[in-house]
Amino acid sequence: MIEAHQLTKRYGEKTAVDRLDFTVKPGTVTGFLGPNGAGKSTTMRMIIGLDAPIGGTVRVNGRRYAEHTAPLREIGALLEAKSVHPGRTAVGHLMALAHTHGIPRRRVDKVIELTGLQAVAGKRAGAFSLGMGQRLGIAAALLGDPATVMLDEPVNGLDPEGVLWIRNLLTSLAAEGRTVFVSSHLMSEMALVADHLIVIGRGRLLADTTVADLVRRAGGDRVKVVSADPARLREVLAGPGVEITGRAGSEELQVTGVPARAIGTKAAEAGIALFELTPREVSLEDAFMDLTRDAVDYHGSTTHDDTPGRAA
Ligand SMILES: Nc1ncnc2c1ncn2[C@@H]1O[C@H](COP(=O)(O)OP(=O)(O)OP(=O)(O)O)[C@@H](O)[C@H]1O
Repeated sequence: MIEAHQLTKRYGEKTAVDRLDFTVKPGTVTGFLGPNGAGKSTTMRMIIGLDAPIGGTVRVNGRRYAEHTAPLREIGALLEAKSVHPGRTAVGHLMALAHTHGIPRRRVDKVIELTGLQAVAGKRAGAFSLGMGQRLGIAAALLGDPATVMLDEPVNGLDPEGVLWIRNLLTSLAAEGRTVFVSSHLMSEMALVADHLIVIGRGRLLADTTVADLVRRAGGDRVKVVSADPARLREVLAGPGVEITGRAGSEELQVTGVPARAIGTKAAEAGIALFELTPREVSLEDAFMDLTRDAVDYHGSTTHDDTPGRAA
């Protein structure tokens, strides 16, 4: 479990993390999303005590990281800038970490096996590919058999096989009852593994929700209905949580809060002919863009706009 309360970090004038409140619960994968520079890495660094907040608190399994006597057994973390001595072998690196916590050799062998590093365990980490380096970082994170696992952009730069491996690993860690907290700036990737999402932008909390909710909020459950009798259809569909809009004189309605299938059934029961019944497709990437539009620090531009007075 990770609990942040009013967590705040400033670098000079820049507020990197701004009064963040959130809880990451055990037994699920929680995605930590935000555009570049949103404050994800800074938040993660504060969780494991690599950066000190200027305000608020963050607790791991009920205590501040520094208060744990054996932190590797509480939370295993893979942060982007994880450094491994290039001259050390994978097994040497893991053994050195294990010694600091009295972790036995058999656990080192176990995480090597879990991460599929058996064939390269005796090789120098300096010669590792990006994917092997990520696996070694994850092996280190799992070494203490921690209840909480936190990974910063774990799929960055991995090949499809590596991406699939990480997905399965995250899901199985959560299924074992662990708290799994994973950052990404790719909504589509998170949608495949995360049950819950915490979205931040410019250091602020934008959403603390499920994937399904996020899509709904972005208008993903809106259905376009074209019928012979829109006025009667409105009456038939009306109910709590249902929103219906449409221009006067038009056969077309936009319905939110009733699935397309239920609209079709109710219309048939009422004897109303439907000419069109189309659920609006919203991709998660669109939902994410909608949510973070005002919180993106670095906008790209694909077109050049010479109009005087307008910035491209
Ligand atoms: N050591 C530092 N000194 C000064 N500013 C920093 C430092 N670390 C981060 N920042 C700033 O704080 C903000 C948040 O950065 P952070 O790296 O936490 O974001 P992020 O969401 O992890 O971004 P990305 O997805 O690009 O990795 C950014 O504006 C960044 O420039």
